[in-house]
Amino acid sequence: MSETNVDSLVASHDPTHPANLICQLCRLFYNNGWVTGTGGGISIRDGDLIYIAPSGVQKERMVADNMFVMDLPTKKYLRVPESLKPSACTPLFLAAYTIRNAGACIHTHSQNAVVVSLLYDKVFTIANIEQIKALPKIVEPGYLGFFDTLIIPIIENTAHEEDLKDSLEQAIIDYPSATAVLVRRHGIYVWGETVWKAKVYNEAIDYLLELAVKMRQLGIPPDGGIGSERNTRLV
Ligand SMILES: CSC[C@@H](O)[C@@H](O)C(=O)COP(=O)(O)O
Ligand SMILES: [Zn+2]
Repeated sequence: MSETNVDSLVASHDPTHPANLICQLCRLFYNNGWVTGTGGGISIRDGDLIYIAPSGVQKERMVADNMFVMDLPTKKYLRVPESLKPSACTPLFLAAYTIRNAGACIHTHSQNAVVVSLLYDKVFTIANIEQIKALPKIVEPGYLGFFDTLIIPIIENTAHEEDLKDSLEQAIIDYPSATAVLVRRHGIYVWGETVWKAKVYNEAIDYLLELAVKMRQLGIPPDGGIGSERNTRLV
């Protein structure tokens, strides 16, 4: 592919083109405090093509021309922007693509994720909250119900992002119903069948993580079941 054709992989006026969408969603995530200070990011898959942001840049200031493009079957880069390195999260994004056939994978440094990772040991669980219904069952078609329990595994952080690969892959395999993995003292990886599903799952999970922290502060166990709040009621 010539240089011009390579650039055509990311040059589009379509706001839903993956290269444009990564920039747009990162600005949205930045405003939620999820990808500030260069941390976090998102990768999107379009068929066999994977769009990856550069490493160590302000994620809210990226433009489509900054995007790397990889061919998923061969893992070869088709487009490498000058003077940039691909995100250190790339091996983690690839785990979601190859093991779960994800359409997009989001990584945030959400403080809700970090606090929850300090409060729970191996898994985060929450039940009987309406927002759980936004999350998929994965192991069977459909979404979790109000009476179901959401389970998100927690893995230990490593000195370098790429070294999380093995434990993240193991967690994905060990928890087939999970659509996210928390990384202790670091953040969270969330993936979905499409970019829009990944976005919704990330939003719903972050809401539930924040809620769980508040419930714990009030002495209400987030997975304690309906009625476990009775002891803390004022009247
Ligand atoms: C604040 S540095 C954060 C990085 O080490 C890493 O955790 C991260 O989430 C982003 O990595 P990047 O390579 O910039 O895409
Ligand atoms: Zn990170």
